[in-house]
Amino acid sequence: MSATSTVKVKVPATTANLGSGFDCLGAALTLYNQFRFSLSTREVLQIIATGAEADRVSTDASNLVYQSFTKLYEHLGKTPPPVQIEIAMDVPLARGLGSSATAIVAGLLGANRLAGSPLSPEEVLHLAIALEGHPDNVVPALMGGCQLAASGIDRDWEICDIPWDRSVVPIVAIPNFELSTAEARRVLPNHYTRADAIFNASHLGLLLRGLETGRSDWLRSALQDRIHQPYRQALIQGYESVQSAALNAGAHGMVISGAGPTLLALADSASAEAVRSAMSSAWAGQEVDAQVKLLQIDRQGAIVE
Ligand SMILES: Nc1ncnc2c1ncn2[C@@H]1O[C@H](COP(=O)(O)OP(=O)(O)O)[C@@H](O)[C@H]1O
Ligand SMILES: N[C@@H](CCOP(=O)(O)O)C(=O)O
Repeated sequence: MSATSTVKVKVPATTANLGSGFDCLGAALTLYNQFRFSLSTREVLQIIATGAEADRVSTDASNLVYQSFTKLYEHLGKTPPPVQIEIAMDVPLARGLGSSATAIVAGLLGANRLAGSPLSPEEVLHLAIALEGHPDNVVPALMGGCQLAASGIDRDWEICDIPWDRSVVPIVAIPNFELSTAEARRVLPNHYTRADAIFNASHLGLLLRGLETGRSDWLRSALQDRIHQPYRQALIQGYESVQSAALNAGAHGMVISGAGPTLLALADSASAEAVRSAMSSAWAGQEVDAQVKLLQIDRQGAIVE
């Protein structure tokens, strides 16, 4: 049997944090980046990106997909082979929808398959978390669904699949401005009060049951957070107007998706279209161009073929 020379990888966008689950909870969404890795006879690295924001990613060795590709070979103690990488981009960059997670996950999965799959899925997951620095977007990007990650005792990470009731619809409002995760992390404090720690622990527990049952009263309270959102709202023009519009149209609640600036509302199926339209009008009223989409939870995660 001949060795694999081309690998295709499809990776979903993610919405991390979901309010009170800062740096530990995230869900995969039905929006995708696609990648093709081909072993090349040319020594020069070739990266071809297509899609709406393709001109915004680097096509040299600093590209995050290639960096992650080489990291896997380094981990194996091998030299990465010459490769051509094609990237078809649908996940907008630096908007809080896990574009960096798609790049890291694709680079690792592409390299692992081309190397003959020496690493187990768990080893790839650990490498992805180490590269991203937090688990809440790379874990759902790899596994699909809604995932909780907690540091473990018997292994580095305990990963827990969180049931998500199908009546709970994610609506993402994606503005036309970027906010890098690094910048949105810089505004966070290093210390929190005991009251804030208890607030988030209790609301995260409520959130997990709210997502499982679809209960609006639980979700409404549970989507509050005191660890990151109060510090990041000021970085997102129009946050309060879009939030009021979503709530008035019947959303259970609205949070910052990942590190922002995308805003995520959760609503039941009957209200979802009204919430989408209200968020869209609210951002237009703030003179911000935004795309507002009804999505679903991706249940499959990254696919390699
Ligand atoms: N498909 C891609 N190819 C190469 N680099 C990418 C790709 N997607 C994202 N990146 C890198 O990740 C950065 C965005 O990461 P980040 O600030 O964490 O935002 P996000 O919330 O979208 O993950 C981009 O500026 C780019 O450097
Ligand atoms: N917990 C992180 C999540 C960042 O996700 P991204 O999709 O914006 O990269 C944070 O909030 O900083």
